Amino acid sequence: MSSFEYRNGKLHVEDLPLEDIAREVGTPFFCYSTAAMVNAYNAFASALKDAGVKGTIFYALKANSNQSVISTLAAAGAGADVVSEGELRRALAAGIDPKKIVFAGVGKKPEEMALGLKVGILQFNVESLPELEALSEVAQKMGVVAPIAFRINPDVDAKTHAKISTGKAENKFGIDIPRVRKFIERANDLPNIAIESLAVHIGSQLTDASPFKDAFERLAGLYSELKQAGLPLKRIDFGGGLGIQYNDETPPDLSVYAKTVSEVVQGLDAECIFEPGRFLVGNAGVLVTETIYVKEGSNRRFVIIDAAMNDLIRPSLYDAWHDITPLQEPGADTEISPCDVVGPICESGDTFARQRPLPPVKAGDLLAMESAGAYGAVMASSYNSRLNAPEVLVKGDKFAVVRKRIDYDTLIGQDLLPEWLSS
Ligand SMILES: Cc1ncc(COP(=O)(O)O)c(C=O)c1O
Ligand SMILES: N[C@@H](CCCC[NH3+])C(=O)O
Repeated sequence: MSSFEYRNGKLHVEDLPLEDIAREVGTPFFCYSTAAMVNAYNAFASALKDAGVKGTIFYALKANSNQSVISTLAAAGAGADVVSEGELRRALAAGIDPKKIVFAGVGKKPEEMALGLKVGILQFNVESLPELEALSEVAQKMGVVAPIAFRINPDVDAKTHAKISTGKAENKFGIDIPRVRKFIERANDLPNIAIESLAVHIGSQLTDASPFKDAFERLAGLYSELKQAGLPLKRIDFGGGLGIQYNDETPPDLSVYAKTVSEVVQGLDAECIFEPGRFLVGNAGVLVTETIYVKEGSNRRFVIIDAAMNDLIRPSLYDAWHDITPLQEPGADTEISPCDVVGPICESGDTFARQRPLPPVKAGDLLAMESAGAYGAVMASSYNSRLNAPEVLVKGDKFAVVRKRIDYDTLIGQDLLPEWLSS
């Protein structure tokens, strides 16, 4: 059963009409379903178990780092994949055991490494020689050993949007396979480094299983080769990337994904780590918005809503599709006509949908922008001095505001005037 569905003509999230939340919180706002996140987590974990894979799920916080979301997934059993000191602090604040945290990213700074070392995270995923050297230096100064994974760039096309592909040689991520031995030699020369793992992540929103297979086979082949050569590897980090359905895509079935993993790890005696982000939260969230005006152009109708590209940038940035669903269920014989759904920001790119077939929409009507749980609120800005869309978490028939809308004084108060302008 979906966590977002019409009941008695009103779109519900779990047992609550979204309209009731809108009345109390005001629009726009993000709304997340606890059940949808927990169900996605359990489905991922069960698929691994059914395929005989011994694996731990390290939720990629970048998809949605609200404390309540992290805590929900942590309670279900998740660790965390973090890419910055901020995310590391968020994971720790949500009570995640440092031994269930991996630190990824091409540009970790020494102070970020120091915090990871201080709390004793599971591993740093290293992507360049200067990063390796910096980590060794920080670890040596602190008198601790840094456990690392080498993030491999397998040179595989993830067949996803170019801006979120990370596994080709021209991408900034990972270490090209022919260069790995050089990294091992250097790591062996450096103090306070322990090579424990190999990692890969070829991109996000993958809707085809074959790039996973290609990348995982290359990774597993390298793992086995290096282990035979005496490297004390114990873990493989398979990254994230599993796509979700936004429109008419058919992402790989979890069982196919898990089977691919189980086949490649056969006989390797490796613990497995997975870093799903979008899969766990993407379809667990919506962005609720109110129609401000309906504007008739000479060749199209514009539905102008109170959410904008600053709230959900995916359509502007990636031409991404998000289903747009009225909170009030349209009748079966309602006439559908195409509209452009746009926000109030002064850019033509502030468009959520072009010529989207929609039932009649009038000012005041509430709409849900679906699949907004991942890479929504976390990518928001205050462009055009707009207030943030608050975030709400629902559990059954309860809801709570889990990030409030700031007020204008707070927004403007973030700026400071130099003394020569303040008198
Ligand atoms: C290293 C790493 N792990 C995990 C993820 C999570 O990806 P996704 O949300 O597609 O599962 C990302 C983002 O693409 C990433 O860069
Ligand atoms: N921001 C992207 C995903 C990026 C994944 C980052 N590793 C999106 O909204 O689809």
